[in-house]
Amino acid sequence: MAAQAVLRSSAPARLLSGSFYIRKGVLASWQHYQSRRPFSNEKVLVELDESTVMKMKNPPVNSLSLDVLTEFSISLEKLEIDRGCRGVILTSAFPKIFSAGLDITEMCGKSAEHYAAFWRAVQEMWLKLYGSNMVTIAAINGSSPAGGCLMAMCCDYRIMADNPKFAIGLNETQLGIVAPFWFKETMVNTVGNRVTEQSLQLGQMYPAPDALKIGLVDKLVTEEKVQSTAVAAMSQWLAVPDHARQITKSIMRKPTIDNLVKHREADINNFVSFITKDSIQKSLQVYMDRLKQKK
Ligand SMILES: CC/C=C\C/C=C\CCCC/C=C/C(=O)SCCNC(=O)CCNC(=O)[C@H](O)C(C)(C)COP(=O)(O)OP(=O)(O)OC[C@H]1O[C@@H](n2cnc3c(N)ncnc32)[C@H](O)[C@@H]1OP(=O)(O)O
Repeated sequence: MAAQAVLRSSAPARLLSGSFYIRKGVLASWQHYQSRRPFSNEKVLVELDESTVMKMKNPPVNSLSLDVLTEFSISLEKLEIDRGCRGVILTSAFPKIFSAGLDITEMCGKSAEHYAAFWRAVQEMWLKLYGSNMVTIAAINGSSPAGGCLMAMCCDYRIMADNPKFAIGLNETQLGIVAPFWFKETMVNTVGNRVTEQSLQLGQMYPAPDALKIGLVDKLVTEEKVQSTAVAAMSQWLAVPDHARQITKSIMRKPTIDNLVKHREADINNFVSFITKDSIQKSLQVYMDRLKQKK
């Protein structure tokens, strides 16, 4: 909902807060200084160098646990209200893995209350990232299945490491689960209906070169150059006047965001009733066991 409000009122709010900033002088400068300090969270690092970079750091594979999702949403919200921050690069602190997607252990053997809280946090992350006023660039430095792919698709531009061993996609059906409608809509908005229909049914993971071919990512560069390319792309995006870019982004994304906001509670109920089914719990367990056995 916050993201929706930000999208709706973005440009005027920023302009208004700009004049407040000038009037309030010293206080605003102090607040600005405070907000520009790097924040040191446990699992989501925010670095404020040449560009603002959010680095996921949840070993070993950046799975998106309830903690990570909560920390991510709080960090993004802080940047969103920071007038000095117009863009953010999202990446991983680990080579070879961007994010393994939702933490499967959060969806196994827990209470209905836990599943509801977890799903709300997934929705919140999506609302904030997909609805962000900032320029968002994904620097995908490794594999990125399911929820990891969703995060990348939420960004305005995606740069991926050019290595066929790294794959990205919404592979939910391979786990015996179903990507919800707003995952699907995010993918349709990224690569179109036909590719999404096929990808979702097959639970297809695309090696980086194939991801480029279908438009799931925008550019491939060597692993070492992923972050510097993201910084260069950021300056290009930031050269466009904020208000025009933000309103355009809102026009493109608002219907998709509104759809989840409208059906948010029903979506949580759907998730809880789906994930608590014995057959689904079994599928997830089998998948986890297989992951562990592959070593
Ligand atoms: C009608 C519909 C209504 C409502 C909706 C209902 C349904 C639910 C929708 C849910 C949407 C779900 C989205 C998701 O994101 S599900 C998660 C999907 N993710 C994956 O499939 C990724 C699985 N992992 C991998 O493929 C590999 O681990 C990876 C990322 C390529 C890395 O490979 P590698 O470096 O070799 O590392 P390991 O495989 O050895 O893994 C190390 C360690 O991490 C554990 N692990 C991996 N991924 C996850 C994960 N996603 N969650 C939790 N844990 C994970 C793995 O088991 C290993 O653990 P160990 O203890 O053995 O060290």
